[in-house]
Amino acid sequence: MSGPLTGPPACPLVVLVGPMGSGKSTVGELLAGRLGVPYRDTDADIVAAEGREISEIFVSDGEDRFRELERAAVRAAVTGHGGVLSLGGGAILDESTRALLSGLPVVYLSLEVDEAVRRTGLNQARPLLAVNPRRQWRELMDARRHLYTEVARAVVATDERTPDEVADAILDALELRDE
Ligand SMILES: Nc1ncnc2c1ncn2[C@@H]1O[C@H](COP(=O)(O)OP(=O)(O)O)[C@@H](O)[C@H]1O
Ligand SMILES: O=C(O)C1=C[C@@H](OP(=O)(O)O)[C@@H](O)[C@H](O)C1
Ligand SMILES: [Mg+2]
Repeated sequence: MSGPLTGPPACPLVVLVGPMGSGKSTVGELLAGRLGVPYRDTDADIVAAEGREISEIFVSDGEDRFRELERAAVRAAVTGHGGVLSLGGGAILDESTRALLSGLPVVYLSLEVDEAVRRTGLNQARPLLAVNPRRQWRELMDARRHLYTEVARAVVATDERTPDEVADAILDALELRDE
């Protein structure tokens, strides 16, 4: 028998979900800095563990393998991280991941297609938007919108907000402000 040397397992203060380009990684890091808590991003965890970029995993091993890695990365982060956690845009496709998120302070960062394409269009880091970003982004949203909504405790629209304003809106939505 072992005593509670390290206390109960940590659980995230905020979990950010939403489509590619909604600002999960940017705002997550900013918010963690403002709250003075650790930041974690499951895409970064996968890249660090695998020693290769997300796009390389997709090309070499396929999306199914990426989703397996992502499922494990989300489970590890959700059960062992007490700060702000940003997920990859497709993490919520997995049913066990959605079950794991149930009851947690999950915020869905939303945005419309024009702004998504503006924000993601200029780089090749997202293999799922590599061919026709506008059409692919729309199709992904048609398949996923209800899942983002299902797991979220609050929705924050990001189109006309700066990252700082999005962070403010998250704190308001989750009632995490000091004052
Ligand atoms: N609120 C915002 N306003 C303008 N640009 C943003 C905003 N949030 C993020 N961005 C920019 O959009 C791009 C995608 O952001 P990122 O945080 O990687 O999104 P995600 O992790 O949701 O895919 C980055 O270039 C980032 O600087
Ligand atoms: O929506 C998706 O399926 C993906 C989103 C990406 O993360 P961001 O949402 O942080 O861009 C990354 O996990 C991968 O390219 C797949
Ligand atoms: Mg990201």
